[in-house]
Amino acid sequence: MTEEISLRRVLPHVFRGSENELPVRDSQLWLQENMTFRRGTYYLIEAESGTGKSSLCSYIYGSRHDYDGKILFDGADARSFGIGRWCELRRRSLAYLPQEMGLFPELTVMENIEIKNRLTAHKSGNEIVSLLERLEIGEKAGEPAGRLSVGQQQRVAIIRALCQPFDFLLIDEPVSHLDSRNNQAVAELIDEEARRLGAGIIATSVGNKIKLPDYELLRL
Ligand SMILES: Nc1ncnc2c1ncn2[C@@H]1O[C@H](COP(=O)(O)OP(=O)(O)OP(=O)(O)O)[C@@H](O)[C@H]1O
Repeated sequence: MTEEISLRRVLPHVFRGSENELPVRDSQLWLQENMTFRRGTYYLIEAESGTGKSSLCSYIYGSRHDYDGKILFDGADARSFGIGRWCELRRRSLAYLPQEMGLFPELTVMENIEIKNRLTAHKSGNEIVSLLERLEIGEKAGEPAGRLSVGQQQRVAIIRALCQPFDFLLIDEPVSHLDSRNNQAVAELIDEEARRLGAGIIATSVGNKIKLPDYELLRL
């Protein structure tokens, strides 16, 4: 179980030499001595385009390492983790919805979700159907994901991200293409799942903010 993820003077390589300039200068995350995300707390990272929110998500998920400083999982330096530790973290502790979603366009909505859920056996088929219905995409279950609107694809990707246990849910602009009602429905769903697991949420936004009930707002 992961209780805390801490950033110690983290700075993307691309921002080296910009310590006294925007966006680094006013950031509440970059170059902070100790910024800690705690399990059970929700964080909304507000950022302008190009300030590095997708980079931050990739660093925490361990898919990129082009940063200075340290990222610690319960005090352990993420740079020391081998592939086995990352796999374990991603299987049990970290759920991630990247901005580009990563759906397979030629597979159906249900196949896209099952491809993940078969590995985790986290939800039953009936539970997946009821999640699709809850997010008003139940009738799309048999359609290729590539034929859905971007907002519909976001809802599929959110359900897929929830098909695993997690201590932290990392979601990069999860509602950028959703209207207010769907934003609310998605927020209620992930709040319910995170609360049940006692998990934290780290969400980013350049505009449309996910309507979580209670969160710490951070400026990147
Ligand atoms: N894979 C990568 N390797 C190295 N640098 C990258 C990579 N992806 C993005 N960058 C650089 O990092 C900086 C921040 O990009 P990033 O995609 O993290 O920003 P963002 O805040 O998510 O932007 P947006 O809201 O437009 O998606 C940019 O200058 C970009 O060129």
